[in-house]
Amino acid sequence: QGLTPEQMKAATASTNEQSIIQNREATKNWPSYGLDFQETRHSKLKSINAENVGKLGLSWSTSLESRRGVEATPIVINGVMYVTASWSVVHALDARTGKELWRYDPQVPKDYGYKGCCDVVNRGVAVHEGKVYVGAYDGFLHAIDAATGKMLWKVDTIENRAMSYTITGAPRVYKNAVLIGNGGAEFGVRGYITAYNVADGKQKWRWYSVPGDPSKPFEDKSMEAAAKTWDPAGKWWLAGGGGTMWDSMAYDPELDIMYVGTGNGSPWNRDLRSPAGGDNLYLGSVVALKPETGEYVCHHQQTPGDNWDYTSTQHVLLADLTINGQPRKVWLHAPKNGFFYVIDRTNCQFISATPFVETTWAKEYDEKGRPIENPGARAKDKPWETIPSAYGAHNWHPMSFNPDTGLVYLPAQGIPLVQQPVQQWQYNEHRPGSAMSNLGWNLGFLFNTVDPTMKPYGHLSAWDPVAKKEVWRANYVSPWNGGTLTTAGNLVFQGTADGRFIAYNAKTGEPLWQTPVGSGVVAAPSTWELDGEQYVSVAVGWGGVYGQMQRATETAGPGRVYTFKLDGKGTMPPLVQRAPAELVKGVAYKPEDVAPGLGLYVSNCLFCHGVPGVNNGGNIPNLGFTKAEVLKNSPELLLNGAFVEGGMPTFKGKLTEAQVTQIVAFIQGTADAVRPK
Ligand SMILES: O=C(O)c1cc(C(=O)O)c2c(n1)C(=O)C(=O)c1cc(C(=O)O)[nH]c1-2
Ligand SMILES: [Ca+2]
Repeated sequence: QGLTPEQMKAATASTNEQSIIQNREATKNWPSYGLDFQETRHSKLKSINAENVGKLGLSWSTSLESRRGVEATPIVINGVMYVTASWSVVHALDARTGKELWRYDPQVPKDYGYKGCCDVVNRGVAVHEGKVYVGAYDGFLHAIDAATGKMLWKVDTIENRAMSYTITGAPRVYKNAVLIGNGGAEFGVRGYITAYNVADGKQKWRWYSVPGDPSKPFEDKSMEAAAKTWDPAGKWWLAGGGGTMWDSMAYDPELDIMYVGTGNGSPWNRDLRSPAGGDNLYLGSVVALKPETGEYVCHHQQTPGDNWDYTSTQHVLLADLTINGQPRKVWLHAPKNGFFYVIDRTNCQFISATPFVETTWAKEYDEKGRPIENPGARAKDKPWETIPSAYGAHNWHPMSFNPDTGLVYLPAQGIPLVQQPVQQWQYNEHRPGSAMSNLGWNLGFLFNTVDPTMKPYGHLSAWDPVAKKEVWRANYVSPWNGGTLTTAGNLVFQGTADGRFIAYNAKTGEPLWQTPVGSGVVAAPSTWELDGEQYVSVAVGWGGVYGQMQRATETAGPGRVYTFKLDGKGTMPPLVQRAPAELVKGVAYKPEDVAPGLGLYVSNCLFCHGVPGVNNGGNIPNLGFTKAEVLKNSPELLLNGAFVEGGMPTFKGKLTEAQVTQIVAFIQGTADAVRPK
């Protein structure tokens, strides 16, 4: 029958800063996104270990009834699990059985879907003294009663609703405040992170990552300092500047400093954003703040003058290492730009930056911690293959650090992309050919105007941050593999793009156990103990920015949580095979519509639906494989908002019927062109 509300109340009533610190000793619960404030994702549990992991079996699985990306790490506290699915829906489950205890849907309007860049995802909740906090995709932070699933309060985190801001990240609770940042730097916004009082949602502080309206006073000294690194003409304000803090945070309770990774510039193209150049602080940085006040402490900027969507929002992990014989308190970081950083977290001083994959924008850092850029990397008027690309050599998929092996387990990848700067750009202008510009994207680049040479790849890298080298690697068939978990049982767990959940020997990389899970995995697992028994849980559901348009499985299960234990005898749910894909055929079109249709396809459809007939469709269908009926009726369907429930906007007022007809011509024309003869 599952836990009663009283039992649930008891389970989470005492979860707070103190209990999260104490949990670190034995890590029986998984009370916070990255397990602990240090975000190590290293569990001390070891009843499941490299000797016996082969006996892992299903304890239970529960459908999340979700069709888009699932990026959440399951939080588990005293037998209650809180996990989120797409559209920011929160599920409370009985961790013993998987039975759903309550479900909370923040009712994100479905036509808000296109206001974010990268799928309607959510990375999970924070729990504090009987409350569950979720940042909903439409920018509201909700506090929910942990026992009943009833909303207690919600606050709007968006300071200007004319802008496309979202939330995808998991909140954290430091110093009795819920912290959350927003996404939106593809759309022309100014990044900020806000702290809200745990009890009533009252705003405690807000820290901006880039300077604001040049006609107004600076909010604080850090903004005054940052403004000196932007074009003095103040043009950045046209498109907000960017720097959104949409994912990582970490906290050192002893130093009483928190760390947050900042995002890319807005627009991406620095020549348009800050024509006079400059480092554009605090884009592409990790910033240290005082959690009580939001006061800036120090920062390290990884990508000065970002020009490639090189966000530094990726996982910030705190570790204590011995480097050159000295004990050092550091943060470890592997952002999109392909370098692995070890930085002194007491003062933000640079220790090392080492490429963990091929990087062509810069090959090394100088002693002060500044990249030595390849002179060609800021192509001014020609196509440039960005390696790593905007998809990141490592994206938000969490890594983990095992102090026993000294290794960081890092999902690394390469996804090909060529960028070409545009000479003409105006804020929020619909310019056919300019990616997603009719839906509010402001990038200042064209893509793949010539074919990239790189082939996509993905692997799990076991990285030694002290020796600055990879110790072992597991190769995958696809990029975009899941986050990792490591344990004192000498194990690493990871789900994969091709729909498997795998356990490796943490020291050697030998695969020890695996199971198919019915969908590509992007989220990271968690592990926990209940009544003396260890469990491993993973939330599955293919998606995210790459997973919207591409996939590496032919199964398409719904979002689902799996929980495993030794000798688990549960029956795995049946794999759901996808219907075979067939290129669309027989829709009449005028050949002269194909070329204008291409421009409109790029400015309206590309980053969700991919290239027709070339990409295979992820959790959003590829239109080269759609049904002829749908394509034929597109002018009517699109303008009437027929797909709004699926997260697509209505194109009424955005496109004319004649323009939709041109897009259809491009789709059918491309399908015909790529059809094997
Ligand atoms: O600039 C931003 O504000 C922003 C936000 C997000 C997001 O909130 O998910 C992503 C990105 N950028 C981004 O660049 C990116 O590669 C990305 C991948 C994903 C994902 O969930 O798969 N989100 C985001
Ligand atoms: Ca971005």
